[in-house]
Amino acid sequence: MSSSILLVEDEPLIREAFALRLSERGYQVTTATSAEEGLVALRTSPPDILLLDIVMPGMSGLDLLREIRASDLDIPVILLTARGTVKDAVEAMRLGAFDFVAKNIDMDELFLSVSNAVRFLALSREARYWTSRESGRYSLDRMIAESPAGASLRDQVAGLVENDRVTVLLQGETGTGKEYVAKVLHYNGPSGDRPFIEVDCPAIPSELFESELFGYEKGSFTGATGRRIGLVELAEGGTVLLDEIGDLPLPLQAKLLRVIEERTIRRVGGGAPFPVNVRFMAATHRDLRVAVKEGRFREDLFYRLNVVTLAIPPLRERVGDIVPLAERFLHLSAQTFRKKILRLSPAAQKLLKGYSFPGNIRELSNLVERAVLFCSGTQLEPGHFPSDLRSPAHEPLPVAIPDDPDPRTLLLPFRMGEDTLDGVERRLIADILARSGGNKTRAAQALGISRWALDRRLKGDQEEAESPGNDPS
Ligand SMILES: Nc1ncnc2c1ncn2[C@@H]1O[C@H](COP(=O)(O)OP(=O)(O)OP(=O)(O)O)[C@@H](O)[C@H]1O
Repeated sequence: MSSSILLVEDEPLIREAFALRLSERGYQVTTATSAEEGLVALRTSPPDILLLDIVMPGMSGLDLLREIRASDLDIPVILLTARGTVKDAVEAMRLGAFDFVAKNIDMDELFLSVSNAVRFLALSREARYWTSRESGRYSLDRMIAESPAGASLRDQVAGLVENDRVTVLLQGETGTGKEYVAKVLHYNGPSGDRPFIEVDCPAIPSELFESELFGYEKGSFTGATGRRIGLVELAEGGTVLLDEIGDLPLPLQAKLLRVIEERTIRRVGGGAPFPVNVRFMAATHRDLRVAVKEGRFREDLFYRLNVVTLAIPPLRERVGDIVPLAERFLHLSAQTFRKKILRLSPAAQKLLKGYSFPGNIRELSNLVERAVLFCSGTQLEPGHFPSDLRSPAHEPLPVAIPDDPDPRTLLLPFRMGEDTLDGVERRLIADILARSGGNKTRAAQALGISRWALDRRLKGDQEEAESPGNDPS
């Protein structure tokens, strides 16, 4: 369906010309001749986008914008001005206008701004859809925390949810639930209905980092054919999670620091800086204090992020949570795969409680999903899990060959009839990750794949299993 636009403009010639040209482009345009008339139209039938002249007799465009901001109307407003002064532009941005466009006969700038607003609307509707879907999934009551370490983490999270402006640093090994905790904090807080945007720092190429995060202006580099909104702006009112921030190169750390300190952003290629109202969270598997000492992480950024630090314990230190978590994953997977598996047998529980989980909760979730797939009865037994979990020493496989002088050589045992290709891949990845100290970038290098491909392998199986209608039968 085409987007609807309300055009509020007192000059008849401009109003009619703009309305005609926008209708020709497929927009549904209605008009109002004054801000007062516009206000009535907004209340009776709110449009997708508002085009608003600034200077009008009586109530001005900026007055109307103030009224809109004070109400619960949430629509992008593009201000039109004949003069295009910097003072008006700054005031417009301060009041939360989406854009500021000089009235011009060729209208190219206005068309570009309207199509940006349409893209922004589509993205924020998508974010709202996910927000409503996700908020139940990440409710504080559903957070599994039966072990003492888990309960202490949940208490800390519960104490923080109401304070939705404090910067939080989440530190923990891979797969411990850093992103999960960040979402619990976001969705249970006062801004839980606003967007949650995750930025996977190492996955964004350095040269694109600034434009992805802060957006860019038309013509700021080859290929920048129009203005683009960045991820930080998209999170307005909500949260930006900077994932694996410890892997960010120093020059980019400086750029982030400025935004976190000043709470303003400037799009690449110019334009006035404008305020953003977002909460920053950061996650890392690294010890940032050590990284600071080694000169790999800026001390000033560390102190900005380290307002509150949550240390997410590894699963081996939360043994009491293993079975409840496994049961949660069992029910989810059984639903997805439409199987009537009801429980974990006592022997399977014992097996899981004795395993060290180098890949933490994500590894547990993957193991249970696979077990559910292989199970044809009503309960999961030890036999549904890979054999290396059942070996007494839980030696992570593959292993280094003792006599081989080259420590890079690994041995990959494969028991026919018991192991699977998937299982070998999973163990190889878990082993290389453990050998890389949980550093996914180094692990990906050791495996000869990109960091992105490694993430896909770690997360992909899970997403595939969660997607509706994914029934292997
Ligand atoms: N307390 C919990 N209750 C239920 N599920 C959880 C909990 N903690 C984590 N999970 C699940 O475990 C999986 C891994 O968690 P998550 O992706 O948050 O880990 P991470 O530490 O951010 O990983 P990485 O370092 O690899 O980015 C996710 O599927 C998440 O939903």
